[in-house]
Amino acid sequence: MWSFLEGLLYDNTIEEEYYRKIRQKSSSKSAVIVGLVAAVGGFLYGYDTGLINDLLEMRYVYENFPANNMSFTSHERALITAVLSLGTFFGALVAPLISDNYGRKFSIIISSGIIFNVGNILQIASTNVTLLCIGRAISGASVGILSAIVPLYQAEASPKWVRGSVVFTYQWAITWGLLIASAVCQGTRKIGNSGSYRIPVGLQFLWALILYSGMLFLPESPRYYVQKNKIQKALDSLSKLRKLPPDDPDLIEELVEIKANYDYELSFGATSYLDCFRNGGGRHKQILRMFTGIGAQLFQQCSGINFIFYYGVNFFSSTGINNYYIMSFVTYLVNTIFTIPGIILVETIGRRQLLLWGGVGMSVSNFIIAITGVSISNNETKSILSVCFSCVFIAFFASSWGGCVWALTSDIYGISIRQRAISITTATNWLVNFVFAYITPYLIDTGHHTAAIGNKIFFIWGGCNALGVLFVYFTVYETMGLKLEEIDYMYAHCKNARVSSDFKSTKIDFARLDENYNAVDSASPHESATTSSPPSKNEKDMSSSGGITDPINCGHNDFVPLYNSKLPTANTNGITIVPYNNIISPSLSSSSDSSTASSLLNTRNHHNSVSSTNNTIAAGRSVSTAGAGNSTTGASPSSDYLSYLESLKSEYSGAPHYTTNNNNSQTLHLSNTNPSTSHRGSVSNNGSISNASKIYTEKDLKSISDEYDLMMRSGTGNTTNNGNPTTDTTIIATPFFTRPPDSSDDEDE
Ligand SMILES: OC[C@H]1O[C@](O)(CO)[C@@H](O)[C@@H]1O
Repeated sequence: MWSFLEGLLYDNTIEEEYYRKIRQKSSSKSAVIVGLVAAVGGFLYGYDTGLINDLLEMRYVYENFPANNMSFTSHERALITAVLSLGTFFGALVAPLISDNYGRKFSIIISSGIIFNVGNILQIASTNVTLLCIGRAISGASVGILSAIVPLYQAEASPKWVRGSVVFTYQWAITWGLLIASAVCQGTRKIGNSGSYRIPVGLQFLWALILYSGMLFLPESPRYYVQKNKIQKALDSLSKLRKLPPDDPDLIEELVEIKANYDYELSFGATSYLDCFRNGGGRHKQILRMFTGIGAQLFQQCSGINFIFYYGVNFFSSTGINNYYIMSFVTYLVNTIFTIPGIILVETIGRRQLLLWGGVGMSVSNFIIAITGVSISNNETKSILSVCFSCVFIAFFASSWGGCVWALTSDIYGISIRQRAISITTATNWLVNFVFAYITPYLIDTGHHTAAIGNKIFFIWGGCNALGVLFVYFTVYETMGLKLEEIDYMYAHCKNARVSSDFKSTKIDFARLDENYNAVDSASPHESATTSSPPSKNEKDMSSSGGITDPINCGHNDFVPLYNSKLPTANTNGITIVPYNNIISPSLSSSSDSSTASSLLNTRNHHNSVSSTNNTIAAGRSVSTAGAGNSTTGASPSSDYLSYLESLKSEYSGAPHYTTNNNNSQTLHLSNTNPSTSHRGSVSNNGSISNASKIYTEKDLKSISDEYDLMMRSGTGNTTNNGNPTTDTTIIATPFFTRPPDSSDDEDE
């Protein structure tokens, strides 16, 4: 009755909406800052690749570097231009070896701080083609590594509503790199000594310095930490990225979902490069996804964009334009300016529409340039039209395919193979880049062993772009507005790419999915998992408010919690995660329990194993309540999870209190008025908590920010060697799972 009256007097949903927006805004701001710093990796890409266009046209360079000391032959030109792409190709391929083992952040720092600088030193020292090529290949390897990691890092660090835009800034940084390289070369090309090329090359030390020093201040990707089973660190990093306190329910919900998704994928066994090309193992339509990523990168490079950026000066001079340096600079400017609409469009009209319409625009403008070349005899008209439509083409490319391809390829792969898959798609970009960089001089130059097709090359680009449009129509699934964890699910449940735009953000109970992303528990099916037609994207959904609130299904099973796996240790901010390790027990009580469990066990028999320490059958996958629903809908966690919580609570003195979060993880609030006394809570090495002198109830903590302040005020949070927290502690008892014992690929502890 009271709630009805309250509802009439006061619409608290408005308030919730208001706070949700404030929180989202602050998370977005933080993601954009992180994204922009990382995007400097794109700047290196653009600057380094752009330099060559101007360097080769510098008098000092073409009088000193070529063998004949007069001008570059087609062969020398092709070699110098293409060798960078070759280095980048191999760099992109080896990126996962560093990134999956040592982290995204470390890889970016090492690549820009060491590898790139070594290559740069060699380029500056060089006075002939050979050393120049070696230097370019080494810095190329660094640019390649960065190109496979930076967009991934940006995507993994961003909330879903700005993810596409953040990754698009990587492309924007590339365009700035190209533009600044061109501007710097304009300024130095008239210097009559080696400064003409050494200054622009040397400036790269500065760009690299900005990147690696900036990265030192950014958090590691929370998804990388989840892969490493460093949940506490993942939480800290997510908290920094989202600017939310570490025990914020939305934050924990996001973390639980990432972990549940990873556990789900990993439950099918360890992965290798080959799994990028295999369907199954929780990676639905994986072959199609690989085809999509590789194809998107291939068509981006076949668009003809680098014909203009690598050979622009050459091309414009051949069309009879006098100020071709200026013209080339204008094309870089158009590229940079028109990337801005793309940053907005990728999160408004979506990836699919952007690629489709962008491709149409690119194709039409290419054909106009080609037809102009063969049908108009007046040279002046011809060159004006060529220049104008080159700019139209660049504008379409910049606002669509340029950045959208990076956003798409960072979106579409599951966490267990994401870095490898992206490295393969990125390597494709570089391989095609290399091929075109190498063959273009032979196609357009006049002279021995060249095709001399001139402007007609735009027929090739136009045709490729038209094919690209068809490719997108049939293969590209819309990923806008979906969390990375939801994308696998969309691939499983959308019949084809054309209907994918109708798929909406969905809360997923990974515990209830078989390897085809279908609900395994037919007795109480997961609502979304059994939805035959995909729900509409327009339906209100916010990750923070829980999206679809499905009933929790875990109440049917008997789970045996393990208290002695990963030990919780309080971290510096006083948060302790106590994982609830679900293991499917062989002793399931009801028949439906047994059938569910046996279906789980049977489905993945090959990776189930027997744990030698506790004699329980450890299913390759574990069962979660993660993301399964919102406690306010009346759902309740598994009874065993509750008994687990009871056991934790019984370790406390005083009445137990805990907060139920959206994901049904529980937050227990412990505090102590005098953290230095022996009454403080301590975490013993079997994971139990004891001696807490006071437990805060939820009511004591009026709001999230009060709660946060309380924790922050309470001390520095030092921990002693035995894991005893010396300050107030918030314990998050969360339904994480034991990792499959046979998955050894990522464990490093
Ligand atoms: O902006 C143009 C630049 O963008 C890229 O296609 C990468 O996305 C580069 O190959 C090209 O030089």
